[in-house]
Amino acid sequence: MTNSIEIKQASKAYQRKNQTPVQALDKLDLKAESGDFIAVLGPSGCGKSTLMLSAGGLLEVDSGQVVINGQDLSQLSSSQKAEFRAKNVAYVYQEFHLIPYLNVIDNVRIADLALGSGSEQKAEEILKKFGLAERAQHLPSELSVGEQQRVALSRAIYSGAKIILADEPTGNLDSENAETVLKALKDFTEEGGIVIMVTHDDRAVAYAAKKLSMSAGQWSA
Ligand SMILES: Nc1ncnc2c1ncn2[C@@H]1O[C@H](COP(=O)(O)OP(=O)(O)OP(=O)(O)O)[C@@H](O)[C@H]1O
Repeated sequence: MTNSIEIKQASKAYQRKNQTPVQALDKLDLKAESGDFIAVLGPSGCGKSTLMLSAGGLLEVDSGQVVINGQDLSQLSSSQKAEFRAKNVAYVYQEFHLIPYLNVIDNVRIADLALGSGSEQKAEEILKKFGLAERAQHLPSELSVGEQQRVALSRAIYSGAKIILADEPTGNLDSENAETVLKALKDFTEEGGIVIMVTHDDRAVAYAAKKLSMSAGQWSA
């Protein structure tokens, strides 16, 4: 199955008290399909985080559409959207967002844990691929920064989502760990996934096949 995400003419403004609204997205279009590895670049405040949150349906756009694998997110109720997002989109952040009191393997299969379902074996296989087999029972606080990001990536891959939205995924990593994470993201796209990555990191930009620059909520040259 091919995967796709399409953002059509998306606009989003933030209204601050007694101030003129900030237009974070201004009729922005973006189209990505299986195999695409896209880096989104741009100065602080240009709307990159707003784009990522909107792309995953965590934030509603004021106008325009976000269509993932043919599904217009605005047509879903909030619970349907949460379910759809869990199946189709995974986030990887600069700060990892691991749950501190769960061990590594439970962090990886967190989405299934509450349901009492999921496969420990599948989680173990992914951890092994990232060189974390020996760390499965450790808490995040017992891991290095690079290992924590590999756990976050394992969680994204375990989820089965074919779209990864990554926000500065290498921001805290040394070159060896950055390389591991970027290679894994590239492999993910080569296996039919889509990666949209916000980054200021030249190492990460070099990995992306497509680079898009943003300025004031729009694409710039
Ligand atoms: N909740 C909010 N309320 C008001 N204004 C906001 C809110 N979130 C973001 N903004 C404003 O919208 C604009 C775009 O913000 P956004 O976080 O998307 O930019 P960014 O490119 O991700 O920035 P950075 O690189 O610094 O993270 C900025 O001017 C920001 O101040």
